[in-house]
Amino acid sequence: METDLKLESSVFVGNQRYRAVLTGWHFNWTEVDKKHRDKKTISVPVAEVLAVEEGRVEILPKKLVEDKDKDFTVFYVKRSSSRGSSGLLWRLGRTQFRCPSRVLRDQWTKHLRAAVKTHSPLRPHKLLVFINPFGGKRKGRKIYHSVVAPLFELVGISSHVIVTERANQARDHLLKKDLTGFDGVVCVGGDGMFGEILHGLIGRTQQESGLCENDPAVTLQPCPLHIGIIPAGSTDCVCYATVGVIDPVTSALHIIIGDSQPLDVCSVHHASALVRYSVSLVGYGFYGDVLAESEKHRWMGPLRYDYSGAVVYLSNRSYKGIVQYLPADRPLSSPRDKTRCLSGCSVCSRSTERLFPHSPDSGTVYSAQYSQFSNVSEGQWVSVEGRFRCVSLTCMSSCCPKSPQGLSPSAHLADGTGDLILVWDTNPLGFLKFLYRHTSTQDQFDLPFVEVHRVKAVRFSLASGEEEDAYEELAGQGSVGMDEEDRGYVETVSRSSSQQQLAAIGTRRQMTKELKTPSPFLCGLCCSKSPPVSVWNCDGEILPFTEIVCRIHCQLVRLYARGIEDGTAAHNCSEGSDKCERRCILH
Ligand SMILES: CCCCCCCCCCCCC/C=C/[C@@H](O)[C@H](CO)NC(=O)CCCCCCCCCCCCCCC
Ligand SMILES: Nc1ncnc2c1ncn2[C@@H]1O[C@H](COP(=O)(O)OP(=O)(O)OP(=O)(O)O)[C@@H](O)[C@H]1O
Ligand SMILES: [Ca+2]
Repeated sequence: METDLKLESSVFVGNQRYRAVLTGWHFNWTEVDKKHRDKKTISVPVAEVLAVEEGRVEILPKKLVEDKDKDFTVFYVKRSSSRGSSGLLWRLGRTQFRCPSRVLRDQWTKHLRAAVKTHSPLRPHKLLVFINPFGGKRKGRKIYHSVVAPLFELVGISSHVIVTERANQARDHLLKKDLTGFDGVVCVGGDGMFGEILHGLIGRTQQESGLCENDPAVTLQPCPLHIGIIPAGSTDCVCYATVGVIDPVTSALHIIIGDSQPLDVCSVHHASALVRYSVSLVGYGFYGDVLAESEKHRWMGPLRYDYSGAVVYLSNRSYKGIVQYLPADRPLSSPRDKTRCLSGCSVCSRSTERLFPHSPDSGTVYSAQYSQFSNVSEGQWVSVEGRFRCVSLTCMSSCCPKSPQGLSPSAHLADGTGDLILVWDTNPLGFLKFLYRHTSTQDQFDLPFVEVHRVKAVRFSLASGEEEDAYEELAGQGSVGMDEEDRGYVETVSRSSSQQQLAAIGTRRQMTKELKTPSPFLCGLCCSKSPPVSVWNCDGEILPFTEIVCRIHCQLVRLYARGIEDGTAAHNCSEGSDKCERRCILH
C-alpha cells in the first residue's frame, strides 16, 4: 500500500488559479488571489471523493469527456440541509481542474485514486440490487435507472439487477443462490423490501455458520455483506433513521463510498421457533391494529396509515397482557437522557469495541462473550401486568417523516439494546397527547401513563386463562355488553415480580384506578368493547402469534450508511488539517 499520498501544486479551475493540496485525509483547493485576504478553501475528505477522471468530464445528460491532456475532474460528496428532515442531503459535487503539465495531471489522478483506496476500504465493486416495482408510489424502477444507475456507472460499480416479480423473491434468492463476488445487497423499496433482505442475509449467514435461529439464546453470526437502501416505499423508516433523509441520491452516495453503519436486530420467537426479525418496531395494541386496518386499504398507498391510524384511534382500544423484560446490562445511556444517536455516536462505538475487540474497523472477529444471553437467570426478568394502549419495542429511534424524532428519540442504532415503551390504558385525550408528541420535540415519555425501559429482551403473554377467554369473548362479540370493570376504569394496572426480583429491585406491585372520561365526540366509537387480543406489528408485518419472546442482537447487520449527520454540529475543518476524519459535517 502506498504511504506517501501527499501532493501540492498550482491548478486552474476555470480561469482562476488555485493551490491544490492532498494531505492525509483531505483534498483541498484554495483560491490564489492577491486582492482578497479571506482565501476560499474547499476541503473534501478523501473518503468522500467519488471518482477521479482524466479530462473535463460531465455525466449528465450523458457522459462527455473533453480536453483529456492536462485536465482532470473530481466528483465528490457535497452537502446541503434538507428542510423538514433530520439529516443532510448529499449531492454530486464536481470540479474540473487544469494542470500546468500532463505529467502533473497524471500525478494528481494517481495520488488521488490511491488515497481514496487507502481511506475508504469498504467501497463496493459488485452489488446485487433488488427492485420492488410495486413499493410506495411504484417508482422504484424509475428511481433506480434515472438516479442511482448513472452514479454507480460513474464510479465503476457493477450491479446485478433483479426486478422482483413476487413477494419474498429477494429473500429466497439470498437464502439459496450463489452470492460469491458480491460486496453488498441493495434494495430499492420500502421497509418491507428491506425486511426481505434482512431475513435473507441473516438466514443465509446462520445457515453457513451452522447456527440455529430458533433459539433466542444463541449468539447469531453478523452478516458479512452490507445492505444498501434506496428509499422507494411508504414509510422508509429504516432509511430515515439511519441516514436522516429519504433521498435516493444521498443513499446511493453512501453506498458508493462504502459507509458502514452497524444495526441492532431483534429476533422474535414463539414456542421455541423463530418468527421474524425486526429493526424498527415490534408493536402490540395501537400499532398492530393500525397495520391490520391498513391492510384493508392498500389501494390508498402511503395514506392508508394515516386513515387507519385515525380509525383505530377512534375505536379507543386497550388490551390486557403480561410484559416481561430483561433490563440492559451496564447501560451507557438511558431512553430519557435526551441525547440522540448521531453519526459517530460514542455509545454505539463503545459497543463496537466490546463486540469486536480485535478489529474495530472490519468487524470480523466477533466476541460472542459480550452478547452472552444463555446465562440469564429467571430472576433477572422484570414483570408487569395490566391493560395497555400499546406495547412497543424498538431497536432504534424509528424516526420517520411522520415522527422526525421517532418512537424513542434517544434509542441507539447499534448499542445492543432496544427501548420498551409501555403505554398503559388511559383516556382518549391522554392517548392523543401521547401520539401527538411524536410529531414534535415534546417528550412523549413525560406522561403518567407511559414508561420506557432500555432492555435486551422482552416476553409477552396473555394473562392465564386470557387466551381462552379471548376466543369466547370474540365469539360472543356484539351480544356481550360492557361489564362494570370495562366501562368504569381505563387504567387497571398490576405489576408483578418474580421472587428473586422482589429481593433485587423491591416490590413493583401497583394498582391504579382512574375514572374513564370519554370525550363526547368519540362516544359512538369509543364505547364499543375492545376485542380481547390485538396483533403484533413487526416492522410492518402482522405476526401470526400473540405470545412472543424478543431478543436484541447487537450489530447483527451493517448498512451502507453512517447514522444521522447533525447539520447544526458543523465545524470548521481548517485547510490541511489531518485531525478531521470523515465524520466532519460541513466545511
Ligand atoms: C395526532 C397525530 C398523531 C400522529 C402520530 C404519529 C406517530 C407516528 C409514529 C410512527 C412510528 C413508525 C414506526 C415504524 C414502523 C415501521 O417499521 C413499519 C414498516 O414500515 N411501519 C408501520 O408499521 C406503519 C405504522 C404507521 C403508524 C401510523 C400511525 C398514524 C397515527 C395517526 C393517528 C391519528 C389520530 C387522529 C385522531 C383524530
Ligand atoms: N414484485 C412484487 N410483487 C408483490 N409484492 C412484492 C414484490 N416485490 C416485493 N414485494 C413485497 O411488497 C412488500 C412491500 O414492499 P415495500 O416495502 O417495498 O413497499 P411499501 O409500499 O413501503 O410497503 P410497506 O409499507 O408494506 O413497507 C414487501 O413486504 C415485499 O415483500
Ligand atoms: Ca439499539
